[in-house]
Order: sequence, then structure tokens, then C-alpha cells
Amino acid sequence: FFSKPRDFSLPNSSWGPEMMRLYEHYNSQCEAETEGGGKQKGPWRRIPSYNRSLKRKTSFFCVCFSGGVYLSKLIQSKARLFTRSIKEAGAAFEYVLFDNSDAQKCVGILQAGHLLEGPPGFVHGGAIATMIDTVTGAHAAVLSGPVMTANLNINYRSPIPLGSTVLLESSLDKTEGRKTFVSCQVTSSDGATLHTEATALFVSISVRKILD
Ligand SMILES: CCCCCCCCCCCC(=O)SCCNC(=O)CCNC(=O)[C@H](O)C(C)(C)COP(=O)(O)OP(=O)(O)OC[C@H]1O[C@@H](n2cnc3c(N)ncnc32)[C@H](O)[C@@H]1OP(=O)(O)O
Repeated sequence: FFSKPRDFSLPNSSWGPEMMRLYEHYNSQCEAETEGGGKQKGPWRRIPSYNRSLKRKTSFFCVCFSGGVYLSKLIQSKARLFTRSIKEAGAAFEYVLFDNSDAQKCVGILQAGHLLEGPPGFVHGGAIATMIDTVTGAHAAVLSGPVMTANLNINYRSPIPLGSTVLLESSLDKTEGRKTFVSCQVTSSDGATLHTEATALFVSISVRKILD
């Protein structure tokens, strides 16, 4: 439990040239050079990704529920984050998320592996929805703290070839009380083809309520 968990958002040998190109494009903007040649924070931030959201929230859970029933119940569970549950690298969801808090944007770079097939040679619509939920959900969580998806509205415009790399771009539309509204576009890695458009509503929740 206390060993360092694997961060799945870092490159692995299954990542192809387009995945690496986009990763390097955003990763290079996570740090900027100062006039004196030093380093400072850039506009983008890579969001680490583990195979359980609990791992990311370990310190939070320790503070809120130290020694409590919730923590032991969750740790003993075999639950895994859906998108990180397939062990073979490159077989399913290979992705990394970057957040730009000034621009209120979040991007996801996805390389869709062979286990995500829907129509022959193309990515399953449910897998696309999963990735839209992941990118917009992470974005809403960065903006508003703990949230649940209340509504996801998707228009599929053109199929995504299996094995290809696509870019998911999430933008904040508005917040209203507990509600965070975001939009998302999925395009080919060069931006030339629009694959999917979506809007999503996230509602802020109390973590204690979920665990109860
Ligand atoms: C960095 C991290 C990485 C993490 C990376 C991983 C990210 C993964 C993200 C995955 C996220 C998920 O899949 S979450 C799993 C899928 N989602 C779910 O299972 C959610 C199931 N639904 C629920 O639990 C509930 O309905 C909630 C929590 C959404 C809302 O319930 P509630 O808390 O009682 O709130 P409620 O009073 O009903 O609604 C609050 C306000 O929202 C509005 N509202 C509620 N639902 C809707 C709706 N479907 N469409 C329109 N509006 C709605 C209400 O009218 C109200 O507006 P007003 O009167 O205030 O104006």
C-alpha cells in the first residue's frame, strides 16, 4: 500500500510516434525557462494516473478517515479504474491528460488499442464515451473538486480508426452552484478530422456521502 504506485500517464514502449509527438508537445509546456536560464511552471500540467483513484487520493483519505472503516474496506477491494485495468501495454486505453488552469482547458491524448474495437477496424462508441467521461470528469474535478457525471451528451461525427491516436479537448462552459458544464471535442491527432463532440454536466458531491 505504501509503495510508489505506477503512474500510467508516463510513456511506455507501446506508444507510437503520434502519441509521443503529442505527449512531448504538451509535456514540454509543463515547464518554462526563466530569463536567467532557470525553470518555472509552464501553462500545462500533466495529471498523474493510477489504476485506482484511491491511490491518487491516499493522503486525502488518510487525513479524513485515518484508521477508519472506509479506508480498510476500499483497500481490500479488488476494484480497479476501468480504463487502467488491462495489463497488456497498448491493448486498450493508452492515454495521458494535461490540464491548463489559466485557460480552463484539459486535453487527453488517446491511443486506442485493438481491444477497443466496435465496428470492424474502428473504436467502440462506448470506449469513446468512456474517454470523454474520463477527460471531462478529470477536468471538472480539477475545477470543482469531487464530482459525479450527471449527464453526458455525445454526437459521433466520424469513426475513429482502431490503433490511431486522437486528441480530446475539454473546455469549461460555465459553473452554476454545484453544477459544472463542460464541452469536449475529439479530433484526429493533426486536428483535421472531427470525430466526436460532447457536452457534459458534473455535479459536486460529498466524498463522505459516496463512501457511506
Ligand atoms: C483528477 C481526478 C482524476 C480522475 C480521473 C477519472 C475520472 C473519471 C470520471 C468518471 C466519472 C463517472 O463516471 S461518475 C459515474 C457515473 N455517474 C453516476 O453514477 C451518477 C449517478 N447520479 C447521482 O449519483 C446523482 O444523481 C448526482 C450525484 C449526479 C446528483 O445527485 P444529488 O447530489 O442528489 O443532486 P441533485 O439535487 O439531484 O442535483 C443537483 C443539481 O444538478 C441538476 N441535475 C442533476 N442531475 C441532472 C441531469 N442528469 N441533467 C440535468 N441536471 C441535473 C439538478 O437539477 C440540480 O440542479 P439545481 O436545482 O441545483 O439547479
